[in-house]
Amino acid sequence: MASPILEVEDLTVLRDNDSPLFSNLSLKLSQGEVLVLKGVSGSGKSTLLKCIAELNLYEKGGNIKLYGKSSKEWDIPNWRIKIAYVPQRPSLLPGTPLDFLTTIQNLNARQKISKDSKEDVKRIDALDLAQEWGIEKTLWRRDWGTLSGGESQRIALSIAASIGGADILLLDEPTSALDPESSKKVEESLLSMLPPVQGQTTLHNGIQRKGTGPKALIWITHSAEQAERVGTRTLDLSRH
Ligand SMILES: Nc1ncnc2c1ncn2[C@@H]1O[C@H](COP(=O)(O)OP(=O)(O)OP(=O)(O)O)[C@@H](O)[C@H]1O
Repeated sequence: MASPILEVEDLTVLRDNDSPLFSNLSLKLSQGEVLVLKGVSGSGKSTLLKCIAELNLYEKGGNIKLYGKSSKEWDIPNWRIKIAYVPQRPSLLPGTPLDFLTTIQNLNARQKISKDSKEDVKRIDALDLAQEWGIEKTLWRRDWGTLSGGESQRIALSIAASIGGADILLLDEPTSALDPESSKKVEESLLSMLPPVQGQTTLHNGIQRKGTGPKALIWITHSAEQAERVGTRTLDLSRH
């Protein structure tokens, strides 16, 4: 079995009152996997994603490794290119989606990791992908704050899925603001970008994997049906 892409070992996060939000949490994520995170509201699902993305300022203990190296060894900007966090409410960002895309592309181009990487090929165009999901290109020039929840969600997802070098996407309820039809479209294209697992190009949901995007996903959802469709594995944070 191939070594995992991501390893979380004995992660403990404390709340403001020093009681643990979760403790000694360990998980591994391998190529092609979609780990669904579920759990009651407030159980720490978003916090776990933010820890993995190195966006959490909480007191914490434990180790998180990407391809066997810590974020210190990678450097935080490189880590954040390899692991992209898509927040639940991207509309809180300043400026327009186009500004944001340009900033990310510039940052990505400056990082050594993408210069050295053989995968430094722009695999997917964010504007085209969002258009497939029903987002007109003119919306990219509007302020985030003027977009609907579903529009900003699809735009943020298309940016994350198109970043050259993002191996893991951390998706925080990525379709919570979408109607069921748009939600399925987004699910299908995200899953189709993943690589095959042990030579299998079609998994339980019948979606053909093309390996054109990220290598694995962690996906928060409150929907049991969505978890069933997208997940290859589930972790319930209410139990930690
Ligand atoms: N910046 C913060 N400062 C203080 N407490 C916080 C902060 N962010 C999160 N929390 C608290 O940590 C706990 C876990 O929050 P988190 O957002 O990780 O839960 P969740 O499982 O993702 O919830 P939901 O399903 O409602 O989105 C909650 O009690 C929340 O109030």
